[in-house]
Amino acid sequence: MRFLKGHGTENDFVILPDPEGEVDVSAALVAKICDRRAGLGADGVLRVVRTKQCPEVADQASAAEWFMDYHNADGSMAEMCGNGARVFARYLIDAKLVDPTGFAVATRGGVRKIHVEPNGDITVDMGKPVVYGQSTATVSGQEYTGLHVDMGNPHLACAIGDPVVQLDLSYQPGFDTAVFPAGVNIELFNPVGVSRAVMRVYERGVGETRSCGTGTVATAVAAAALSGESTGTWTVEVPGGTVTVILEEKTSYLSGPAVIVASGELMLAE
Ligand SMILES: N[C@@H](CCC[C@H](N)C(=O)O)C(=O)O
Repeated sequence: MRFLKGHGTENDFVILPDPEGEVDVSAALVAKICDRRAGLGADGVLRVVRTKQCPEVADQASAAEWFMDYHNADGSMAEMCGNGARVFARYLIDAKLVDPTGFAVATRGGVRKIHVEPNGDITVDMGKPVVYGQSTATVSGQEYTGLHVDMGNPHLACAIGDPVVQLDLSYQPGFDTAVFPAGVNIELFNPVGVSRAVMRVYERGVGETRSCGTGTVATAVAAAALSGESTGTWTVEVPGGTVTVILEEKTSYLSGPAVIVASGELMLAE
């Protein structure tokens, strides 16, 4: 099976081209591929498949030819992945499978429009964040309050007083399973002024990652809410780099670098 490897601000993915939907991407296979010692190593798998081949998203086929079939490193599936969408778009452009001047990708969270910036960065229209109430996360016995934001997938973005660099995110933070029955991605951030935040994340189905696109948008929403705002442009610094988030009345945008770093033949089998 052919594969490619890419990342967006060091949120890294194995890409599996499967245009006609012939590959059974089981949870066990995904976990093996993502294993950083016995496999290729990645935060997730992006299967590239024609939307019309997948009944679960076939209603998006007229708007987006390609479906980003996203899987977390533990084999679970998620509705949306912001950095994954940017890397997926980079693959489609490099492989000449889309018109780079304007295209969209299908995801479990709905159609996402893609725009290529003059400097090569890739911007995804992430849709309108849905903001719920507050909830709490517990890290090393310390409870932090955050905002429940739905980006297609669930997030809890917590502004914290401690420097994020000091946090121990080697364990799953505690969260309210009544609020998040399907799990949650937990962002911990320090606001810096009125348009910048420094963020770390513990992703559902993965663990700590060096970036999370949907998480940076959730963080911008929570950071803006601290000063009573719901729109604006935010720079979000993550361990793997920097992205830009634009919050508008009707939608949000995530922008940053996305690169393909390798390709080859996968010899793993389930
Ligand atoms: N890294 C992603 C989010 C991937 C999905 C997440 N782990 C979940 O289970 O919801 C991003 O860049 O948004």
